[in-house]
Amino acid sequence: MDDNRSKIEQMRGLIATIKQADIAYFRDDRPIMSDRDYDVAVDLLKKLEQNTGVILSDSPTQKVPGEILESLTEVRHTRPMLSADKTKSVDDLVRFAGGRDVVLSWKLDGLTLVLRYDDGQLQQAITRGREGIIGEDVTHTVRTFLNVPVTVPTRESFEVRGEGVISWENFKKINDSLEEPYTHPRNLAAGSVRKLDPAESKKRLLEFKAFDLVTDLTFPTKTEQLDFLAENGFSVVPHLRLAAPSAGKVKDTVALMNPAGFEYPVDGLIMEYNDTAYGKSLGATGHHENRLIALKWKDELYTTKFLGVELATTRTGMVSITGLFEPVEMDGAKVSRAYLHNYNIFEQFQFGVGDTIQVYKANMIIPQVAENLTKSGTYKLPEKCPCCGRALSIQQTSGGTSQLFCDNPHCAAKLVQKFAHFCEKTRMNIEGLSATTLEKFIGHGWIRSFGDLYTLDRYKEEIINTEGFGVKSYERLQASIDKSRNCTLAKFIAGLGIPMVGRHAGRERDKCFGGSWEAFEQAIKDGFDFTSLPDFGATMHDNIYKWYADADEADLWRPLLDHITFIKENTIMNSTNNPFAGKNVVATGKLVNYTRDGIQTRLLELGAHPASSVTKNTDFLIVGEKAGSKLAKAQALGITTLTEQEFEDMAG
Ligand SMILES: NC(=O)c1ccc[n+]([C@@H]2O[C@H](COP(=O)([O-])OP(=O)(O)OC[C@H]3O[C@@H](n4cnc5c(N)ncnc54)[C@H](O)[C@@H]3O)[C@@H](O)[C@H]2O)c1
Ligand SMILES: [Zn+2]
Repeated sequence: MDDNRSKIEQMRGLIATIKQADIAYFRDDRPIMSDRDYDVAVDLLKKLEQNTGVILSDSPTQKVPGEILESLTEVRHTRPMLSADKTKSVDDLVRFAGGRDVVLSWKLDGLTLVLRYDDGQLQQAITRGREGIIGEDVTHTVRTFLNVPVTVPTRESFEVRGEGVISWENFKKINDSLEEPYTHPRNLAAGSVRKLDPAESKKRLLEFKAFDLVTDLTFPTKTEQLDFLAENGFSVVPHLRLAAPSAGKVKDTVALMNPAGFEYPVDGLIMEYNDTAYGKSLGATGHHENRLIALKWKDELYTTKFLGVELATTRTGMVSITGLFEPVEMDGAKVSRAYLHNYNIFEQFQFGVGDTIQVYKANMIIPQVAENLTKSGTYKLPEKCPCCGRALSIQQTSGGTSQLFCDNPHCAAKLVQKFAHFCEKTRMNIEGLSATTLEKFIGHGWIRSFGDLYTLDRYKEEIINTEGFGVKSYERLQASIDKSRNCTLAKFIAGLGIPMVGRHAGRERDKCFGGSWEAFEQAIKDGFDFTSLPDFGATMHDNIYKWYADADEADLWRPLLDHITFIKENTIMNSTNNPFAGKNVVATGKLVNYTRDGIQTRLLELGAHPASSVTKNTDFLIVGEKAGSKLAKAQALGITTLTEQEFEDMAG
């Protein structure tokens, strides 16, 4: 009996831990433990309950987990919105199917929602909420989703259940720009749906994937039910019907549904009986309905050795921590790094270099550290910002976790936008450095000034090993960087990001100073009056002087001068590569960068023959805003039309 008592004590401890994790995960969208650790705790609790024969009233095994936000209105579900029974064994799916027709679908990893329609109109949308009984009203944000039908052809009332999700692609795009990035699209989706301001949630590019219908309208099969939803404009979870599948068929299909290639985050598969009446006859527990079962992927553990961490400063000053380990082969790919989501998680592992650790791919996609078997606790985190070298601090975030931060307001990591502007196509035209890539490179301290862009080869190995990079993309990047070493004064100045001083202004100066940087800089030193140039205002003039006097700015651009060779605009224009030389070119409509005379001059400089009307001898038509009959004529004659941007790109 004593033994039972200590087990019950252990159960109480587990219930408290799970409850705390539920609040962090469901209410705050900021998990404090991995799903794997959470599932281990729940499984252990279930085992102890079986073992002792005791189930406590507040046990999470007995109800649907969930928390609700006080700021949202509570709504009672018409029917309890339950969870799913889970297994990690495909054999259980084979047994579940038991020779019946089943439907296998992705178990989408987002926020479960119930949408009610009356008289063909979307009336209300609510979350699964507390115990699947009280949901939160989120109609205001669900209306901002990318794909929710607000009007449907069916007049009878019905409720549709589905998941609010964010695709991997959109997650990467949005998450990078957030002050405190989320660890997984699921948390971003849940946080975004439950925002009070619909304008905010609209930016999160949420999508609704329908997987169930709750209504008096009955369909004999699940597939007919899903077809009904599709016909009413819903995008339905991708699914497959398996007709009385053999064990082999179930196993093959499960193997085929590999989440690595799927565009939305998923955390398993759902198998449901196709015969809806049969499914219903099986009833439900307080936790799940028996008509379906969820397969969660087994986390295959791999043993390796901890080597250290890599820090990277982000544009908000937060410093991300990635654990590095001896490469291990997982699902045919070599993995040697796993993101450690915050400082607390790093601390918990008590790493030491050479410690034996176990790693896995969560839901077969995201590499994670599961455990440190050695726990030597000897590893010391670097104390300085990898980007600027300033001492780092540990700060509590609004989500309640701790993170490393660089407090230096001049830390280059905060200047991602500036570097992205410099690399843009119409400026230095360096391909392969998106804002996200730049953020990574800058965060590691590989780029601190514009000049460092031209010595990236110092980090060749590191870049090739960066996620999303490889030898090929590195070589492409270097080629593009090398090409940009020869550039015109106009593009160069446009790239520096002096407020209001863009390409057109740059070109005027290019002409004035003969394309020479020395002449331009000397002019500033001599107090040259830039307003004497055409279209050059007093503010632009002042901005140039302010920019030139700013020491922080100078630290960024001065190193560049060692790497750039200035070429005269005319030398490139008349190069044999110029596709306009000798061609008949017409411009029509309003152009952004040129006046009517301006474009004629530019075409002449390019060696083209500017013409005013379109004939069958015209080679190119440059099309500006509000183009009229000339465009129609060119199209009729099959003449190549170019936007102003395309014209610029081709002209070089
Ligand atoms: N990391 C943490 O701290 C933490 C805390 C709490 C919960 N969790 C995670 O959440 C899980 C528990 O949540 P749960 O019990 O709600 O289970 P669940 O959310 O994993 O699964 C049940 C839900 O799946 C949804 N679903 C998605 N696609 C579906 C489809 N195609 N067909 C039918 N239903 C579909 C349903 O809405 C259903 O409510 C845990 O296993 C754990 O992974 C993690
Ligand atoms: Zn810094």
